[in-house]
Amino acid sequence: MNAPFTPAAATAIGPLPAGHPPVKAKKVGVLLVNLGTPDGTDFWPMRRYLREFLSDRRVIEWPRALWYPILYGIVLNTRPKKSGHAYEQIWNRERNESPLRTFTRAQGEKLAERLSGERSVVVDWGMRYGKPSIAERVDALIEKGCERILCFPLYPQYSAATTATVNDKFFEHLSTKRWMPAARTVPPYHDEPVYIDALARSIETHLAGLDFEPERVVASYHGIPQSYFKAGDPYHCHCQKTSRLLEERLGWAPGRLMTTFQSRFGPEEWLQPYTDKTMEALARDGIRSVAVFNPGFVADCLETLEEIAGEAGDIFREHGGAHFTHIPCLNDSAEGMDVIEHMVRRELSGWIG
Ligand SMILES: C=CC1=C(C)c2cc3[nH]c(cc4nc(cc5[nH]c(cc1n2)c(C)c5CCC(=O)O)C(CCC(=O)O)=C4C)c(C)c3C=C
Ligand SMILES: [Fe+2]
Ligand SMILES: [Fe+2]
Repeated sequence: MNAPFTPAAATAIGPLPAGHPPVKAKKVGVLLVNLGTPDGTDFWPMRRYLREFLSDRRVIEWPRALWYPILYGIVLNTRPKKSGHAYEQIWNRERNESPLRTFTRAQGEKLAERLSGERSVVVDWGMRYGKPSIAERVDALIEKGCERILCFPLYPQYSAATTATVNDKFFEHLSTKRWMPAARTVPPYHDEPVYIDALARSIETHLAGLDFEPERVVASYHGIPQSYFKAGDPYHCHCQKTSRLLEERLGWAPGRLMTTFQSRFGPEEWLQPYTDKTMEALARDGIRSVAVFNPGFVADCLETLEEIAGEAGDIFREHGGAHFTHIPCLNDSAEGMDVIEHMVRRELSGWIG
């Protein structure tokens, strides 16, 4: 076999013998990974996405013999239509994709710009469920010559249902490689000063632009079943710590900042207090104005735009509340990118510079 080889590689390792496989320039890959998203809002794309997501044992821990009949008999027949309708409310029609994909792409592009001085670094982005898949993007990084890859699950607070399943998929794909790149993962960063500060600045800026002062500000995190917490998942503690540090950083009187959990799924008890019930209770207790933000989401998505900016606001107003505002996620803002860049540079230590 007459294999091609690049002059750069030849200079680095000397001329390659005939038949030697191609040698690429040594690169370092950074892969940003978020949860995932359907390719469209119709029944079949929604079903494909939900099937992949809800078949993950890290997400639904019930025994398969119990869960699969429910998943295939009920959930995958009913939920695609309902969720598709919800996605339609927030769909990015210009790009024909969900906001989560739009924001994750923007984060990848902006991180690449910020790291452009590091000539060996290649940035890419992918999704745990749906496209672009982790496997496809890891292959693309390897193809570009990455012998080292840093995988960044985009979740500030660790949960087995999010961080661990991204890492599982990353290592599962690496395990298929003869020449496996060196691998690192970014740890949770729920208490990193750069993250707390970015949240605080985005809240302060948003509140300064309002014509009312919210009596309560609610940090609404995605929930997990209570049973996962009891089995040792640190997610709840990570969320509580983020809120505590944020309250300290903002210097607010105790009680103004509240912590709640949203997006319940299925019949089990989930982490409490629930966001929707809290909206009802606050309005009923005579609270007239509320701001809600989502510190656990690195990018706005169905769960923040439809469930919180949309539904939670409706619930608050229907029960007597007057003013409701949703504070956007950090997304690809300068503050948000400061957090991502800080974590990536720190975890690349020894690999760059
Ligand atoms: C048991 C089910 C679920 C667990 C556990 C769970 C944990 C969890 N999820 C996120 C972040 C996101 N979830 C999103 C959507 C979503 N989540 C579930 C179920 C569980 N999540 C479902 C069924 C869905 C799909 C939408 C629907 O049908 O309602 C999203 C949004 C994706 C998008 O495209 O916009 C995110 C993000 C976290 C952080 C988490 C645990 C910590
Ligand atoms: Fe979820
Ligand atoms: Fe806790």
